[in-house]
Amino acid sequence: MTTLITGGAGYIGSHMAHCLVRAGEKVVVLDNLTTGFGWALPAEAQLVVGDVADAGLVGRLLADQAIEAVIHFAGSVIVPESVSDPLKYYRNNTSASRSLIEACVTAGVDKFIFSSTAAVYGDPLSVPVPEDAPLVPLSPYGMSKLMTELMLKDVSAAHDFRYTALRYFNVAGADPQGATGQSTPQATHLIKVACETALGQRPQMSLFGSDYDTVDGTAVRDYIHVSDLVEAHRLALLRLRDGGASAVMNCGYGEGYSVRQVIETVKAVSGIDFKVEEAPRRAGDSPKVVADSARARQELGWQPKYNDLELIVRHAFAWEEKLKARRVNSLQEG
Ligand SMILES: NC(=O)c1ccc[n+]([C@@H]2O[C@H](COP(=O)([O-])OP(=O)(O)OC[C@H]3O[C@@H](n4cnc5c(N)ncnc54)[C@H](O)[C@@H]3O)[C@@H](O)[C@H]2O)c1
Ligand SMILES: O=c1ccn([C@@H]2O[C@H](COP(=O)(O)OP(=O)(O)O[C@H]3O[C@H](CO)[C@H](O)[C@H](O)[C@H]3O)[C@@H](O)[C@H]2O)c(=O)[nH]1
Repeated sequence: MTTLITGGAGYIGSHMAHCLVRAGEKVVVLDNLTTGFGWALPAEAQLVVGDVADAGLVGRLLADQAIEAVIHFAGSVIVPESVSDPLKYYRNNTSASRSLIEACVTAGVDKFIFSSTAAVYGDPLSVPVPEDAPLVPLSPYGMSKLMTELMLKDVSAAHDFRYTALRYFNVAGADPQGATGQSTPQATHLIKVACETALGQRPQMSLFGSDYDTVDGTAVRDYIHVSDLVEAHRLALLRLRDGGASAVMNCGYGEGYSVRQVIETVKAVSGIDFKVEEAPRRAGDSPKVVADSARARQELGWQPKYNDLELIVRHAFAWEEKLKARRVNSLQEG
């Protein structure tokens, strides 16, 4: 039984590849390496460099490798870029997913796990937000993901095809064994930005918005460790193998931390004080986004192991130190 991981050379996908290989599963990765890295993969995973939207390539891959299930991470992930270049997002997230889903239906691959996002909720009316809350994305990124969810729903009603769409909240941290982490340059995610600033990769960082109606005036998010997130995917795969019905599930812990609390945690874990400039609110940010994760816990038997902000930051910081050492070594070598 071979699982195809699209986008498996990226941040979350590479953790998925390590997770499945460690569980004794056979893995093939399809990635065009636009933001991913072949070196992030375990040696046991086969990497095919190519595009999810290449229907001919994907069709051959599904047949030749006898693919049983697809876990679909490939996509474009920068929210502000989706506002300035929406067609890129509708092409690389929505259209490419349509092509991949069609290839699965044609090849008879009936199990599909999809990377969705809490961005489908936009600015939730209340938190914790359950899966049946109104879906009002604030960005083309969120809309491109919601459109894919809608396609999956219709396709599963029409064909022998079951899916699980997992809506991730704020993914952070890195593999506790140090095999992979978030390596994308110019990342915009809070914990990564703060770790880079602590290590002097950036002279300072901005704190966007300190006038929200929250515990300390800064925005609140539900940070989920990437290893717990990929474990939820593994459990979703087992559930589909057991005949589980199509479903949509939130992946978060149900606990929120403010931006200020996160920055203080990075300072404490790193032991480094760094410059934080208070800046106006960032366009499109919600004051508070926290998951109601009861469904994933019940349906998947998901029991998070790293539900601890300090631990998440410790793993993220350790990975950032490793990346910095890597850069220094490659500068010295070349
Ligand atoms: N990081 C988060 O906080 C977060 C939150 C919610 C949802 N997601 C979703 O999770 C998925 C993975 O995100 P990530 O943070 O690991 O991003 P990432 O950029 O590190 O990974 C995306 C991977 O997909 C590959 N890729 C992109 N377009 C492709 C295409 N057309 N064909 C083949 N490969 C392609 C890239 O090279 C990269 O390896 C995305 O679908 C994203 O929308 C991420
Ligand atoms: O340098 C920074 C970076 C972020 N923030 C703040 O930190 C909070 C978290 O921001 P992130 O960019 O880390 O994450 P978002 O909540 O904006 O978005 C993330 O979670 C969303 C789901 O809620 C989507 O999945 C999206 O892909 C993913 O980036 C926000 O209030 C943001 O303004 C700062 O103050 N300074």
